[in-house]
Amino acid sequence: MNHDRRFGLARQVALPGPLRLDGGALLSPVEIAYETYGTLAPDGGNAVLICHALTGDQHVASPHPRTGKPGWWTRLVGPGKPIDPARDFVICSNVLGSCMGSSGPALTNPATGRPYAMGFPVITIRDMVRAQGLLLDHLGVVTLKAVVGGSMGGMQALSWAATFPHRVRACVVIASTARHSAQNIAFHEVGRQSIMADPKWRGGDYYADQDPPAAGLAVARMAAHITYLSEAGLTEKFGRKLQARDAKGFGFDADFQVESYLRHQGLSFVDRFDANSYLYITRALDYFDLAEEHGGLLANAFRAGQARFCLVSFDTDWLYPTLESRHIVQALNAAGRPVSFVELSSPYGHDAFLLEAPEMNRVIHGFLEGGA
Ligand SMILES: CC(=O)SCCNC(=O)CCNC(=O)[C@H](O)C(C)(C)COP(=O)(O)OP(=O)(O)OC[C@H]1O[C@@H](n2cnc3c(N)ncnc32)[C@H](O)[C@@H]1OP(=O)(O)O
Ligand SMILES: N[C@@H](CCO)C(=O)O
Repeated sequence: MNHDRRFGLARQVALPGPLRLDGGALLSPVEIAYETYGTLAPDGGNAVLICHALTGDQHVASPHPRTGKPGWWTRLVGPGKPIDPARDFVICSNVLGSCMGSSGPALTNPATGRPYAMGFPVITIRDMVRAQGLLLDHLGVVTLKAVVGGSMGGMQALSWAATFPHRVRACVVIASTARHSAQNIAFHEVGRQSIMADPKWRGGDYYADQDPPAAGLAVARMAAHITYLSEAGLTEKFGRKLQARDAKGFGFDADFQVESYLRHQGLSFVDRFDANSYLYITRALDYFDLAEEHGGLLANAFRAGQARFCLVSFDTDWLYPTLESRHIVQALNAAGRPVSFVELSSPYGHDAFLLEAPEMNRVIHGFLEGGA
């Protein structure tokens, strides 16, 4: 696959590997679907890696091939934006374990000729980063002007700075954390159990007859989606308003707008995402604990290399609250790394990083181009 999509180039590559995963398995080949925007400068100094969140994809600034919706970060990446393909060589790849063309449970296992399904090895955030490292080798990118990500993308950015300290010059971490909390893990477990309790899950072997556990996946997304919003945002948007009716129905239809909205979020999600991928990626998130990977001290993750860091949190994000960013800032200070940090005000909760946020853009532009 190699086709132009407006100003982006969508590609898929099978790298021989093998990639040794944190869980001990060897993955070969390592398939990676990715997009690039712009051109690598002759001195290689303008490469910017964008890392996506849990259900994101490589189409950061190009339309999604299944939904036709604009790229998920066109607010930040594009002409005249803080990350601009006229200046930067932008790379975004679909993470390992996902379902948009990179190696994951839905792809064919070369050893069996059938989808990996639950035979796919459990992966970690660091495995995703190592796979991206292979992709950058393939593209001839030695060092990164910056690695940038929100949510799980921010975890990958942190893991990049820790895993490849000499390849990263700047690291932007938005609405993220250095480890998953008990509450984070708890919400993910609800989602996983919802998928696995769906009789259509069948141990993950549902690809052949194309009858996936859509109901379980939709409920998993509904529960997760609540964590991406804020109480104030939900109240402002829906309050206790009824959905297309004048009075309560005294039944279990979606009486309330918020119920209808969540059902819509669940149903539209199953059209673009694979249930097994959801299991694997939430697992990778839950295993994430950068300090644990570095002798129990987060500062140890950042002692090598020369990267500058920029951290951004949102005051209504209760999934990865500001306190988590402050922990990272303290560790960076202890490691002697330069770091800028700002908590932005937004009514939209965790997903604020995906929405129009002029202040976030100003902070990121100032950090990347001003060297501050
Ligand atoms: C890196 C990445 O993470 S990429 C993947 C991220 N993308 C997602 O997570 C997608 C789902 N998430 C969201 O929609 C997030 O809230 C955002 C931040 C991305 C978008 O937020 P907003 O633009 O405010 O959209 P909002 O949350 O209002 O949802 C709009 C949708 O809800 C629907 N909706 C709104 N009210 C109702 C209702 N009462 N009943 C049914 N549906 C409703 C709209 O019709 C719209 O549907 P559509 O998306 O199919 O067009
Ligand atoms: N809503 C985003 C952020 C989750 O962290 C996603 O689905 O990927």
